[in-house]
Formats: sequence, structure tokens, C-alpha cells
Amino acid sequence: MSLEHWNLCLQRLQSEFSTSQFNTWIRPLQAEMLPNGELCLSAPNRFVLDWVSNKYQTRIKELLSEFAGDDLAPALKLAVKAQNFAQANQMSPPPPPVSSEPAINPLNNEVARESGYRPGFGLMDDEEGSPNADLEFEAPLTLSGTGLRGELEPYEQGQLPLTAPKRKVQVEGGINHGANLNNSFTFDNFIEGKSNQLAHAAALQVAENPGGAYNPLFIYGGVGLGKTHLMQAVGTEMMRHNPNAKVVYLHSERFVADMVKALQLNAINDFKRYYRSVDALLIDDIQFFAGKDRTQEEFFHTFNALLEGGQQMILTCDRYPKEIQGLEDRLKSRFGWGLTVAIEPPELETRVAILMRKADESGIKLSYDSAFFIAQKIRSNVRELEGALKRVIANSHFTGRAITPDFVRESLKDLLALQDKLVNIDNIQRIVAEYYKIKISDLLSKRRSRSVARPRQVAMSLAKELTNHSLPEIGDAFGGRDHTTALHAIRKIKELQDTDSDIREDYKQLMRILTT
Ligand SMILES: Nc1ncnc2c1ncn2[C@@H]1O[C@H](COP(=O)(O)OP(=O)(O)OP(=O)(O)O)[C@@H](O)[C@H]1O
Repeated sequence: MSLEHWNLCLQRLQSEFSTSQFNTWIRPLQAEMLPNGELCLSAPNRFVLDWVSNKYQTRIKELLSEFAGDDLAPALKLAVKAQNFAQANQMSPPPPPVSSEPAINPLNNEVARESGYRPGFGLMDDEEGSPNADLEFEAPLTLSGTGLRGELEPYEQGQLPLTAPKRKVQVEGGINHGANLNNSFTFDNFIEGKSNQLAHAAALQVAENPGGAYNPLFIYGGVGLGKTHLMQAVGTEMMRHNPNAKVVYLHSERFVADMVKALQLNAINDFKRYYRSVDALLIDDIQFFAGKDRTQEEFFHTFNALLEGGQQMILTCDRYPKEIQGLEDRLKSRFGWGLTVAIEPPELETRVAILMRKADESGIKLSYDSAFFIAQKIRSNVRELEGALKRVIANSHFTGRAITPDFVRESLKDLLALQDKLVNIDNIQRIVAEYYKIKISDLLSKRRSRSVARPRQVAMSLAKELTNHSLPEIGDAFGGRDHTTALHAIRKIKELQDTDSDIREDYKQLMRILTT
């Protein structure tokens, strides 16, 4: 038995689990062979350990027996291997002391690159020889004012997260953001469903035990799925328990802007001091750090200092951390020290529940049927769902008509027409069925004859390639199949495209029809 068997086991688990399940529970496990011949899988924390022991241990053992043979399969040991700073410093150099960090010339390219500075607007020394901040930056930030004490105008170009209050941030005597929390994002009004259950549970735990439970808590998922809401709910809850807590929420662009400004003003130590003094630091959309080396370095040191001090960090991102291109490996690995959880697009019942709740909050009576109609049509994310509901409510106010499914259909006519033009699983199924002259119901049926099974596999592959749906969602949309069937279909069609010219041609034609 060797780690090879574990690697085979990993491959199999990857094909059996959804991506987010695999990323959350299996990917963080570190495997090593112990001298006594046991295979030890180390989880980054107790939560992951318990989950893996309860839910996946049996399957892992089965697979090890399958690959190594019953006699040779090793005994399995599960353990927690907390990362600590001694280890960390062996893995990468310790953060340099403040004084030895590189001196930054505000004119250098690095600052320009980090900030989006547009050459040509000039950066001059003023008469006293101080850097004069008479600059213009491209979106997302505009830096204005003359002289040393400029003011930062936040995100003129619509880049400010929708939820953050627009307000000026004084940078004169150092940075001070206040909590910046939006009080309407609470646990109370967050609807829990299968798609966000784990993220919700982890966020609750962090709110109850900041700095202790999972640090950092890393929440990732597509746009408008509630990452900011959950993160801010933790902050609000922490402040409720302890009104003196210094909880700071900010968008990652603000962190970059603060750092650039501090460099300009030769005040990087103030920047460090401020960010290291918080009890909890909540940073949204950290994919924005990609490619910004200086920011990442600064963030890395901040991150280490906060973790060491037991101060809580919550980060959100639009993708799994290891998949962020342009992000240093040492940051990616540290993000995995806490708990990384995904939020998926909400399933139908959750969408219905969210709509009913939002309507209720607006003082509107929304029948289940009307909510169901909207939820069935708008599947992409919660922000779009809210947008559709607002439109229906506004229309009902203007016309004085009651909200019924027919009224909803009428109110959302344009939106639905537009949506029909976009590629989604429904129209993939329709077009594939027409192309192969079969019925949509055949695609969804249990029939396995080749005349139906092959088009079904083609449709699943197209759904994977042209939509953002996960394998479990695709399987589900094709008559309640599971994600391994979807995965098999996609692999099969990929293989056939190399060996079967008919399939290759069909696939090309269908792609053309769907995308033009
Ligand atoms: N489960 C939920 N229950 C109630 N409201 C929700 C839920 N999920 C999302 N929302 C609402 O949807 C809207 C968008 O959520 P949010 O801003 O948190 O998304 P996000 O994942 O941070 O997206 P982005 O990456 O675009 O910032 C918010 O108004 C939020 O309150």
C-alpha cells in the first residue's frame, strides 16, 4: 500500500462528489503513511474531521480496499493537523519586520499597477518636496484633492458593493472605516436551504466563537448568492454580543485603495497598525487581489498577524481559492487553514421561501403560487430573484391590481422573453430534442436505448459547456439523474467527438444553433 492508492481514491471521490463537496471536505485532507503502516488523513480542523468521519469514512475505506486489495488496505486514521506559525514559517519566509519591508517609491510601477494608475496624468512633488496626490485613477477608485491630505472618493464607477453605505473615508490621520455593516443583513432574514446550509452553519459558529471556530472562514460562490449577506450577518451578530468589538467590513478594492494611499502618503505603518488592530476583518470579493503582488504581500502579513492574534477573518470570493489565477500559493494555502465553504444557487423551495420572506418584509401578501411562478422562472441567483419581485410589486402598486401568477407573467414579460433567448437547460433540451427529432420527455425519461441515450448525453454536455450549472444540477434537470451520470455523459461525448465524426458534427451544429 502506498499513497498511490490514496491518489486513486481521490480521483474516484472527485467523480462521485459534487465539486463543492469535494473541495470542502476531501481536498483539504493531507495524507501521509505512518511508520506503522496506517494511512493518516489530516483535516485542518475538528469540523472537517467530524464531517469526514461521519459521512465519508466508510466510503474511503471501501475504495482503499478496492484499490489496494482487502488484505493490503491500510488501517485508516483521521486526525486534526492544526497549522501553526512555526510550521508556516518553515513553508515560507516569516513576515519581514516592518522596517525591512521594501521601501516604496510612490512613483514606481508597482503602485501604478496595483492602483490602476493611468500614466499621463502626472505625479509630481509639490513645492515642499512632498508627493502631491493630484492624481486620477481609472475605475474603480478616484483619488482627488491636492496636497498631502487627499480624500478618497469611494468607487465612483459603480464598483462599490451594493450593500455598503456610500460614505467618504478619512485618511488624513490614518485609516478608520468604522464597521461599515449593513444592518439589514442578519441571520434572522437569511433563508437557509440545501444550497447554503453549510455556509450558514459555519457562519453561525463563527459568530458564536469568533477567532476560535474557523479562522479564516472562506465563503465562495457565484454572484448574488448571499456571501456578503452571511459575512455581514456574522459581523452584526458579533457587534450585538459585544458593541465595543472592532469589526470591519470592506470590499477588497478598499483594502487595495487604502494600501496605495498609505504608500503615497508614506504611511504604510499606519495602514499596518490599523488593519492589525481589528477584532474581526471581513473582506469581500478577494478575487480582486489577483495579479496585485504588492497588495498580496501586505495582505499576507496582515493575515498572519490576525491569525496569530486570534482575530477573526472572513473572506469571500467568486471561486474556490485554489482556482484564483494570479494569487500567490502561500495565500491559497493559508486560506485552507480555516474552513472553506461554498454557496450554491438556491434550489426551488429555497427560492420560493426567499420570495415569500422578502415580500413579507415589504408588507406584501404574495401567494405561494405567485412565488412559485417567479421562482421557477428565475433560477440564476437571489439578486435577480429580488429584482423580479421588486418589479412585480412596483407594477402592482402602479396598476392597483392584485398579484396573481398571471399578473406576474405579465409584469415579467420582457425579462422572461430576454431570458428565453439566453442559453439555459430548458432551451438546450428543446433544441436537442428538435434536432434529433425526439420528445423532450424522452430526454428526461429512464429510456436507455441509444436513439434517446446519446442525445441525452449530448444535451448534458452542452449544458455543462454553456451554462454555469453544476453536475448535480444538470443530472437533476435530466429526469432526476445523479451527478455521476452527468459526469459519465460528458466524458463519453468528449471521447466520441474524437472518434465519431457524426457526433462531432452534431455537437458543432448544436453549439452553433444555441450560441448564435
Ligand atoms: N439565503 C438568502 N436569504 C435571504 N436573502 C438572501 C439570501 N441569499 C441572498 N440573499 C439576498 O440576495 C442579495 C444578494 O446577496 P449578496 O449581496 O450577499 O450576494 P453575494 O454572494 O455577496 O454576491 P456578489 O458576489 O455579487 O457580491 C442580497 O440582497 C441578499 O440579502
